[in-house]
Amino acid sequence: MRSAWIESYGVGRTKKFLHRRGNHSDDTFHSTSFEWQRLENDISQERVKPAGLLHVLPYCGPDKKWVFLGALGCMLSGLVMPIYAFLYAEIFNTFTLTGEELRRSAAFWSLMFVALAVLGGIGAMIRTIGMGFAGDSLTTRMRLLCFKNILRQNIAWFDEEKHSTGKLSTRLATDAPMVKAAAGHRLGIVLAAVVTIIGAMALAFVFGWKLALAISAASPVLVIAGFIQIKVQKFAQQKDAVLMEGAGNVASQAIQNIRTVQALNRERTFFIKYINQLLEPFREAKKQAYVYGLVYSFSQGVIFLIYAGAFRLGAYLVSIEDMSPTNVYRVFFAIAFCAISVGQMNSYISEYSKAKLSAGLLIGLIKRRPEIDSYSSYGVFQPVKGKVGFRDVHFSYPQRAQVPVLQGLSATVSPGQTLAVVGPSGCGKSTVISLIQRFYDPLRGQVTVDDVDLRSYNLQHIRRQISVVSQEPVLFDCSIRENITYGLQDPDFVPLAEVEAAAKSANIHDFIVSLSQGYETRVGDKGTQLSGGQKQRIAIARALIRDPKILLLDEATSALDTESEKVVQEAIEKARVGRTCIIVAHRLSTIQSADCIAVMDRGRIVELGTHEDLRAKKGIYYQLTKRQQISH
Ligand SMILES: Nc1ncnc2c1ncn2[C@@H]1O[C@H](COP(=O)(O)OP(=O)(O)OP(=O)(O)O)[C@@H](O)[C@H]1O
Repeated sequence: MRSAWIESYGVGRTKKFLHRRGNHSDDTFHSTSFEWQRLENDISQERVKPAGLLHVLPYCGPDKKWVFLGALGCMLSGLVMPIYAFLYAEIFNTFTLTGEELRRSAAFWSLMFVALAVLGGIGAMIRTIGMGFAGDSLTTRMRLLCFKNILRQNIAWFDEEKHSTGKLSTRLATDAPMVKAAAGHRLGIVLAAVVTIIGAMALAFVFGWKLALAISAASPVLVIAGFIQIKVQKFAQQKDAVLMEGAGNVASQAIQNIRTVQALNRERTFFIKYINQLLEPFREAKKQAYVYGLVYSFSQGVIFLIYAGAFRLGAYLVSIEDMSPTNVYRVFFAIAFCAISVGQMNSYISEYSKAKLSAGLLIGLIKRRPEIDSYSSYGVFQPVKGKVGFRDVHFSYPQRAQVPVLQGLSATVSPGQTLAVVGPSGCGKSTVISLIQRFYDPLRGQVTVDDVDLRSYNLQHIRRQISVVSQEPVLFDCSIRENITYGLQDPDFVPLAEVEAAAKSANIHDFIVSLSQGYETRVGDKGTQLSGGQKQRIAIARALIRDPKILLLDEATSALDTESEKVVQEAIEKARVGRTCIIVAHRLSTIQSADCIAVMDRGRIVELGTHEDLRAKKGIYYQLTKRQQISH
């Protein structure tokens, strides 16, 4: 079968195949199954509990009044069906009458129907508005709190695979609507259905308890059939999710790397791989169709068998004058409405269980408090001079706890001095920069600023004293001016002269004013409309406008060509003046003028001194300069 598919992947057959697999309900089915799988995986990875209605209710905040209004609407609209069952039976009664009696009775009962219409209309209106508004307010609030709390998490948390960009975006984009799907006016419909079931059962028992009891006694069979139906569906969806994951991986690999795929002419290979991945779920879907057919026909059959039995019993009770025909109608209609309401609830169960998982994940995220908390208002706020110290710092990344990265690193940089950090790739240079920004805390030892442990400072306060320029400058999709003022407290109130001064120090002012829209030019997503050197100089201007006491440069010029490097290097030389600067660099020519150079190896400083001192030592640094053909 597989080779037949592959051979026939010529356009006609493939199109048919994809068309068949890609119809709307199929997509919905697969996305549903993926959701189950994803939610259950995430719940177990995050070690959180599913959260039911009562747990999410507090997130409605002051909008709880809408929930109560909605609940009132549910009560009113839920009662419509049992009352309708009662009235409907009267139609049969009325038509047994004649003449004036018939006219009067018809006029009365039709008035009752009008009253029911008013009750139902008001109930449905209040229910839909109340529950709909409460659902919207709940999910908007949960989404906001979730995003706010994501932003406060420490960097180690983001390093975890389970907190990748994709996963966290899904949490915001999919999980919040999933809660809404089960909490908004859909919940209103189900609560109304519960009221209908209770009301209709009460009606049935009041007007014919024997018949009602007999029908209810058979209803567990229906409940079991419904339960089997849900279990079969869930199992099939999970199986499908596993099978479809392979296809998903192939597709995303190809689309993510489309340039490489097209450049290497690998479109066909990926397409064949994709077909192979789809074959198994395709066969599985066929098997599932048979199982579904059986389960559905079983529950349909059971419903009509119950009615058949009830019909006989009703006739018997009427014949022995135990029940009036009108009451038999009442019980029948009441039970029929119950069955419809149970159906509505059944279809809601799977949505509700998914919403419980989603809500659990969202609440888990909302409640999580990080160890390094950027929203904390505690800690030292004292002004900073800019002395930076490392005292016997040991560190390894939480994700690779067994691999030591810094192993007893000690160094001091006085205020206004420049320390350059060099060493082989992977020795821990960028880690030093991360620790100064307090993205992580050392396992042992201390990182200090002005001889005070970094952990004692208020996090936002200390980060305000530090600016960083890294190898890949990060620009946001807004104007150049906004990009430069991005890290300031009140970016909208910064005078243009200040922005221009920063841009001049960063050697980028002339370029900016040569653009037709000057400082208001938008840089495009991730700064795609600028060259690497231009982006880097804007990043330097952004660092400078904050007037930081400590400037960190992590390979700021290493991604640039020689010409751009020269211009950026000049900008850096100017930027260093009057502040403590720590530079990580591969190209030694860029750090020769540093006050002190630290040579790192395997997480320790092995040589320390000026360029001249270290060359004279004829150690590792000397070897490195020789390799880079620096002869003075
Ligand atoms: N977030 C992280 N999680 C786990 N390990 C990491 C993480 N970041 C870096 N490492 C590891 O820590 C070690 C030191 O990395 P670091 O980036 O500090 O080295 P580096 O000296 O700056 O290297 P390069 O010069 O190549 O940039 C490396 O072995 C690296 O694989």
